[in-house]
Amino acid sequence: SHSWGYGPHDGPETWAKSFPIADGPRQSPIDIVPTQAQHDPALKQLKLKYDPATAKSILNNGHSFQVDFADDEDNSTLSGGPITGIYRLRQFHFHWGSSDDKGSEHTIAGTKFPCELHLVHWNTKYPSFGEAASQPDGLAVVGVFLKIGAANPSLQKVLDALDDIQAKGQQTTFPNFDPKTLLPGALDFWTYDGSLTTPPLLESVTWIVLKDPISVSPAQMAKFRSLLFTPEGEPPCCMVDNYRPPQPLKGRKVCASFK
Ligand SMILES: CN[C@H]1CN(c2cccc(OC)c2)S(=O)(=O)c2sc(S(N)(=O)=O)cc21
Ligand SMILES: [Zn+2]
Repeated sequence: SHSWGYGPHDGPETWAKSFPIADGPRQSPIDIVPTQAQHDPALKQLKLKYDPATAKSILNNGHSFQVDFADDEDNSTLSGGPITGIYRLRQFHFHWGSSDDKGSEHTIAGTKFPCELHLVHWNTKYPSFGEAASQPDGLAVVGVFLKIGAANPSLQKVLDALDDIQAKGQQTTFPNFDPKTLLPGALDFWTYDGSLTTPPLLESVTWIVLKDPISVSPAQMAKFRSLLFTPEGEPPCCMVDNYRPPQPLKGRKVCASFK
């Protein structure tokens, strides 16, 4: 079965065995080099319209934790930016390190952040998320870097739920949360064509990586690191370093929405 992880025996260097697309032409994440990004004046402003009532539950899936949203209507959507049409918010999740010097998946000119937030959206031109996930323009993920600083009150609401989902497979309700409160003030972004950063590594993602980070405190980072990769009843293994390193650009262009 497709049991993959982030350890020495099942981590990113082993994924190509079960998922050969791992060596494909549009893999994610990448190192973003701002001086090599091209400003594209044709890029529209990002439009994120989120309804807090669509927040449903929070789940430890054994790779990260995710907040799942009701996506049966166009209540929480992404449009504008590099994409055409309307994409629905499906879930958001994070990737983080065992220490503050690493943890993000995208890097900026080699700089790693302690954590990275991914807001996953799917193209409503397709009948379902699963169908969209297999199309080159099926998914759009907004990436937000977290930088050590002041405690983040909005993030704290998410972290306060982690006590109930310590182990793999555990989930609990998570109603009335507005993911917009997790975004920085400015929505300047880089964008490029990429993939899921975890198996099945599908090359169906338009990546929209925000330039400005949001803050996270050291105590809040410790909360992320209190989660477990392992299910209840197994020897506990702390959920840390659940990030894939940057992948080859293979000739892709990275565009910037800003000068
Ligand atoms: C386990 N993580 C992935 C789960 N998903 C997925 C997608 C398509 C098919 C599928 O078959 C199982 C699962 S997902 O769309 O929620 C995403 S988004 C994402 S990231 N880090 O690139 O933003 C990783 C995953
Ligand atoms: Zn992710």
